[in-house]
Amino acid sequence: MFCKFRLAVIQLQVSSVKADNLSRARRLVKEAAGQGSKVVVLPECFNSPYGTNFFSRYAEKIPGESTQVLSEAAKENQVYLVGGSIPEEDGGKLFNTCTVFGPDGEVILKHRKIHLFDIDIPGKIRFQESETLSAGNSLSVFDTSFCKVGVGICYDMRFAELAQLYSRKGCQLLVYPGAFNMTTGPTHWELLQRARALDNQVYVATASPARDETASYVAWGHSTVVNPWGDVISKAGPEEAVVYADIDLQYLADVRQQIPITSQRRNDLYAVTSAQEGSS
Ligand SMILES: NC(=O)CCC(=O)C(=O)O
Repeated sequence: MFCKFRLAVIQLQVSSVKADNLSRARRLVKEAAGQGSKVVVLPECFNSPYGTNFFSRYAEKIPGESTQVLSEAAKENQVYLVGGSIPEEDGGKLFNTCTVFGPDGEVILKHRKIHLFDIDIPGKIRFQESETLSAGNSLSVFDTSFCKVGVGICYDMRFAELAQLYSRKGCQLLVYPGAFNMTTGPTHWELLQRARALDNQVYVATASPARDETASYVAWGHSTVVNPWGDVISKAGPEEAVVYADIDLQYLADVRQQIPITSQRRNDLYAVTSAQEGSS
């Protein structure tokens, strides 16, 4: 295993034209690889506008058009590509699904969002993914030649238990393609990432679509990378950008040694358990 590698988070400007989203994503993956990135992350719903009225229109089978582009981009650029998410159709149901590709272009993971984004804040925002989407049922971890990575999609980040289980499975990096909004984003987006990072002494990376004030759902943007100390080490503004962070696994080991919460945990008094314990 190598001790350091470069991560890139692509804050893509997503439009209603799928072909444009795909070609833009492909171009920015190439740009990120050109800057030495070995792991590249795209945003939630990177091929489609985010909204319950769009999911069925943009949905694809996997494999399909969008995952073909992701596979080629991973292979051409020799990167691990966390393909944000796309609306997936399978067996008459729709899912919000992230596929991950290795540098050989093969799919190494498929994560279906496990916590659907259903919230209702009167006068501000009501969003009910469950009106059109079904939830996934699996925890999702993949191996790279650098470290193990845990994957969640956006609202999944609110669930501390998931991050804790990923950390217990050996993940040193958690990635969350996400699209927070203008109500929750300003207070919760960065705070949640720093909390997940600090609780578990891991790196956390999020990739949001760039903000589009004309969209029906306005994304907060501000794609971020946080280190195991809880510091923000890279952060985009609202506009399209690629942000880079050097992930230092020796630094992570140092933090864990200095503040050894894992060995100090009182497993005799409390526990977070998974129905999938033992699976990867
Ligand atoms: N796409 C999402 O899951 C949005 C989650 C969100 O905005 C939140 O506040 O949580």
